Amino acid sequence: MPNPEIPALVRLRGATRRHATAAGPFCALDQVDLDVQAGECVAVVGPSGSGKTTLAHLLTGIEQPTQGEVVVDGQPLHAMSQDALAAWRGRRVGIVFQFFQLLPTLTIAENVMLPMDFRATFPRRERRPRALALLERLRIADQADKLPAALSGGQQQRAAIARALANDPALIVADEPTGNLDSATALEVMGLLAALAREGKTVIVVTHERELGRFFTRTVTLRDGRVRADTGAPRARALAEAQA
Ligand SMILES: Nc1ncnc2c1ncn2[C@@H]1O[C@H](COP(=O)(O)OP(=O)(O)OP(=O)(O)O)[C@@H](O)[C@H]1O
Repeated sequence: MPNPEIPALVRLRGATRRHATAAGPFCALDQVDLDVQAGECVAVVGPSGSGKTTLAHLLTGIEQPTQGEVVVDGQPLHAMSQDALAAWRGRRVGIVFQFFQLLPTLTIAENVMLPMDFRATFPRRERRPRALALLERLRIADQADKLPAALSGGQQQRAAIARALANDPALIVADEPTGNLDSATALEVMGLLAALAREGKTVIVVTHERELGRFFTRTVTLRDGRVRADTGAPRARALAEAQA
């Protein structure tokens, strides 16, 4: 049952992202309303160019809307300065990319410690034990002292998920996290992300891969920058009305 006591972790209202192009203004995301609760595991799907990455960028503060509101974990991302956004992003959201984006000259454990080092979120002596615990959680603690190039793609993506968890964010946003993995490894990695949602993280995944459907509690379909379908919409609407 919806619990009106719990405010949505993610709340978009009329979120719009326009770009100036040679052919005139182009709307990558158009008047999107969306509420996502803690613990949801949401797939964002839609054809190429429908606005999925733009939505992921708005949720992580990589881009700001040109109009409308994006509130995540109580923070109005649409109204924050670039510095404030960068600081917030480093602490409160974990981002997972298609191509892992681990730093090649740092070991796996050092990569996972990096967000803690940047934001000084944990005392220095706690950072390596915390990184090792996260790698253990992702079942790759034995790879901690290797460089990323020595790991398989699936292992690198698990390390990237451990890095995303480093500062214990409420929200994990992943843009095609399995797009560079074989299908067995993709299922494994998606299973790990879904398990994080069951433990209370909010997980939002941009994906093309239909075979991952069973991992999600909700699917939001974009087309031409608009939400065309949302399997969680009735519940989200009831919650929003209860909160109004
Ligand atoms: N900086 C920009 N300037 C102009 N147009 C842009 C810009 N960024 C994105 N777009 C356009 O906005 C639309 C949505 O892009 P977006 O990357 O969000 O789509 P997507 O659904 O993630 O696509 P894909 O599945 O191919 O990655 C596309 O038509 C894209 O070309």
